[in-house]
Amino acid sequence: MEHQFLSLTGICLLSSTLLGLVVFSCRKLDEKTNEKPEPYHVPSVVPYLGHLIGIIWYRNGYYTKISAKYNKLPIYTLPVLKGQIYVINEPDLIVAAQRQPKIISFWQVEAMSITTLGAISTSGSKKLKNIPSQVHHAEKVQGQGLLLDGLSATHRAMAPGLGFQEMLLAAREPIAEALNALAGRITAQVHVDMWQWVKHEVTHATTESVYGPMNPYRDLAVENGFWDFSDNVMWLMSGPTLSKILASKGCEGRATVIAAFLEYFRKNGHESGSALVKARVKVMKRELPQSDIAALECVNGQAILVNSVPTAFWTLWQVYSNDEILHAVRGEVDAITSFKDGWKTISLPTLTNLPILESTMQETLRYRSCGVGPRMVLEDTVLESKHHLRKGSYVMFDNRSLHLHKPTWGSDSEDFNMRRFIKPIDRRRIQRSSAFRGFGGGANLCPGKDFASLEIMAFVAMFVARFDMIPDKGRWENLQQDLSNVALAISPPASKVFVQIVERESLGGLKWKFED
Ligand code: HEM
Repeated sequence: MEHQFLSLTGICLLSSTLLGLVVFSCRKLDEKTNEKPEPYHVPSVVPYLGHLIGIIWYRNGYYTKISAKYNKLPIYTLPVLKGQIYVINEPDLIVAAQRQPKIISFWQVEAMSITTLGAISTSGSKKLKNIPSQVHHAEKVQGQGLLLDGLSATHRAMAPGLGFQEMLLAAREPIAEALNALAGRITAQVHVDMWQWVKHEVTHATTESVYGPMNPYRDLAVENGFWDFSDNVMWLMSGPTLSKILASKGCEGRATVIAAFLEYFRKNGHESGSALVKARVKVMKRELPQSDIAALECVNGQAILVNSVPTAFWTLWQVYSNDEILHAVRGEVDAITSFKDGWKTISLPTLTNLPILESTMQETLRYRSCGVGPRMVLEDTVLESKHHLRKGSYVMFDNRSLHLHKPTWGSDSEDFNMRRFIKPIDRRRIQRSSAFRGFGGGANLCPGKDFASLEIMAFVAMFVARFDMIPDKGRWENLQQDLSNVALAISPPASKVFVQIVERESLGGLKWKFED
């Protein structure tokens, strides 16, 4: 489906390093066909395997580690097995690479990942992997094979407009309901595992908005099945046989989600769902059996959920762990909250006019992103007339290094600055737009970025307006991220945070809602 699927960002790391590099043999540097040298080869103590071991050990953190060591190089090569990975950590070179989406291809990586992850039928996989060489931009071009047509439908459905607005309105009800229910429970002094709680509420709100009144995720077994699947994507990439051994829980979770979606489609549940699900199904139905469409919908959760949940979690965490940010965001939200007919209401359309809230969410993505943007090189090519990239290799955009890039972000790039993204725009702004990788960029810019941003802002805004949150340990301790799942653009916390949630004084007993 449109594969949406792509937060695949890192899923690809496994497919690329463990599978692709074995399959694509590396040719000797051909001086006749290209005089330009390959980017600098970073040596490793153990030839062929050293970098691979580093990637498996440190996951995406390995690229950041090497980039920090070779920070004068805009691009470098990690020789791995019989191939190579080129790592780009300079914004201008990212722009150059993004100008060639059909040669330095994310789509190819997406096709490989989604078909393996969804265990799509052989004939379905063949259709999804058939990407014509004459493609341009998924957002604009039609009739380019199943994968690209699906993506194109996704981009159109998620563009600001009626479908987008309906999704947003569908998401706000569950958010307000969840927080009203939370307020009701607070008298019982409930302690919450913050990650689990945010995960459940954001999963519920997002899937309600995408799938409508027959949302399969209303069944907790489906929600849990999806997260079992998602937590195991690295091992599920090992293929149908090995994954049964290495990721049995992930396989079971996937089977539960697929069964629920088969039922959903059998009952035409998508017809009362969002423009997004309708558009995807319309394209996929042309060429795929229902079983593949249901499997792809499971994989689509990788796009719609796995980054929205940690972004919401970390935005809340950043706000509450710093009194100054909490005070500033709360002041903005209080200003758009009114009291009408016995309800406290927050105006949804004005959320985008809250500069500190919006900037804090973007800064959270900058500060906490740890994914890589993987690309496959489909033809020999030269970047910026300088760097020879060989066919069959992989390119990784090292998002974390780009987000710490001092020439772009300034000397405080390692600090969290809630005002960093506030307009008026400063001189570095244009450069920043390519250095900010929170939602990817170029032809593969995330189509869900506006929806996800507004959904998360709505969630954070209402929470901040209503509640105080106190960690069980009495203070907010520095929290590391769990980098084990390379498929994520932004990783979850590495340890649990239990919090006590208390309704703000003088607000007790009031019901809240969003207003259009
Ligand atoms: C905060 C939440 C989200 C984050 C951080 C996020 C992040 C990203 C990133 C980084 C990429 C680009 C990968 C690359 O260039 O290497 C991407 C692509 C994509 N995202 Fe999102 N995403 C989020 C929410 C969503 C949602 C709600 C959807 C639902 C439609 C979605 C659908 C997609 C799709 C389909 C692509 C592939 C685009 C293409 O190849 O044309 N994402 N996302």
